[in-house]
Amino acid sequence: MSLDVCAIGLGAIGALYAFALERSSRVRVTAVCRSNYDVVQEHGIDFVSDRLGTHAAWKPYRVVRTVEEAADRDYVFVVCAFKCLPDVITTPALLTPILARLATASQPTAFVLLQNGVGIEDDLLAALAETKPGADNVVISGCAWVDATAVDGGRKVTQFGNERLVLGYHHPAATLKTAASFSDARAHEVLDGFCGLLRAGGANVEAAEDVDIARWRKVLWNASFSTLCTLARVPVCAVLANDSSCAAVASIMREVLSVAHAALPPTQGLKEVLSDSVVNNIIEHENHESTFRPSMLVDLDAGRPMEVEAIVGGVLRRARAHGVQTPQLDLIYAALNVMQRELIKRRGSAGL
Ligand SMILES: CC(C)(CO)C(=O)C(=O)O
Repeated sequence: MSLDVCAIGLGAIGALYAFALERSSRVRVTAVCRSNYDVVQEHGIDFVSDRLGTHAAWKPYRVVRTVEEAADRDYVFVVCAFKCLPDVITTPALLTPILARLATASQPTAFVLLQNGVGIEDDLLAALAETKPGADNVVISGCAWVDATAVDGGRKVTQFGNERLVLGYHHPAATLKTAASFSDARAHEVLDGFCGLLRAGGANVEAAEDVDIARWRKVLWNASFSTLCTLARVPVCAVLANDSSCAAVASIMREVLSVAHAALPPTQGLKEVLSDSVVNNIIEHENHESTFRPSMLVDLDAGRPMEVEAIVGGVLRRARAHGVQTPQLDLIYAALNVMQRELIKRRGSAGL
């Protein structure tokens, strides 16, 4: 029997991994397509992917417009591939109809957050603790290292070069009602199950021992490259082509590193993954010819709200909590926030 998986958000990342899940032949995907329902329902999605190959007009098992419509059944996994925009709608608010089912569900549901930023799991873990304390509803999150873009009005997803998805599970904070009954063994099992499905579908998946370290490693990139590319409205190669912007990227990354070291437990993993040399390594290994436009810039170009809160706001909240000064990130946040307010205002009732 096929496992029911709900994928919310069929942009480039959501489509790529929902497609991989169905290719495992063990899953049927209900896709919630809030802004691209017509395209997906009528045409399907074409893929031109270095990892998953070329495929025409893929349609998931079921396409719906809203989370309400999707919430007519229980799911083993709910993949949240929508943008993390707590300044527009929080994840628990968006998931309300699905969360409402959990109290009476016959099996636990695992939530998989495929989104940028740090601390994006906090509000969902808190909501789950109130929804059904003691239940095994695991929260997994993933860092997608993949140059994937939706083009032709969402009809086609292109993915070039490497594709790597680092996944791990989150512990509920000690103050939450779910903390006492949390089982690492069960969370591991759920994580392995999800990784296995994606691998069977051809994706390149890695299970992280400590997903928080993986998330901070990724936010180093997003808080520096994504933000500067967005503010300057240029692709990655343009930021790397200029000494002053290269120096700014490095200096912003160092600021993020100082927050990470204040916020995370001082484990060996932290010292290795987020060492002093990571900044130079990232800049040296970046493709200096890359015409890639980070998703934050793609959102700005399309007039959509950006993941400013998840990426920069997430780092700043941890910085404030641990008394770390972040003058560069404060400035970046202020500038992006002005743009974000305009985007949200203009978007208005046009829907997100
Ligand atoms: C790292 C990257 C570029 C995609 O892998 C990204 O996170 C983004 O564009 O937002």
